Amino acid sequence: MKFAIIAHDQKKEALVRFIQDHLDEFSKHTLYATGTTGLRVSTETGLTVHRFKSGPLGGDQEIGALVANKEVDAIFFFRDPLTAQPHEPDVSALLRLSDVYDVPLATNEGTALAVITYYENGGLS
Ligand SMILES: O=C(CO)COP(=O)(O)O
Repeated sequence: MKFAIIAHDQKKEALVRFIQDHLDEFSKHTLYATGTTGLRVSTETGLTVHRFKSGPLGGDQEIGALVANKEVDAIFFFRDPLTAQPHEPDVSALLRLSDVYDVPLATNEGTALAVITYYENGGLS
């Protein structure tokens, strides 16, 4: 499967910890990330991560293009609901495309746990 992983700055620590807690599962999948998130995750987990531009510089849109081309199976996007983002329109566009293409999208750790548990239990198989 192909997973997109993204975190706003205040949530990067939580995403890295989450991936470390589920390292076996994440290591089975192809990972795409926005720039800074991808750098942190690859450095701190040792996983291979395909990195795009940083979110504010177009990374969310690049991941959106993957979604539109049906190249993403699930998105883990740890959003910061308490900080205004200069690229909020890009974030909204990515969320919209996940709805257009029915791609599971976890925007917080609780939902992320539900989604990764699904894959850990074999997904649809
Ligand atoms: O801003 C982001 C998502 O909207 C994340 O981008 P970075 O991973 O480059 O910090």
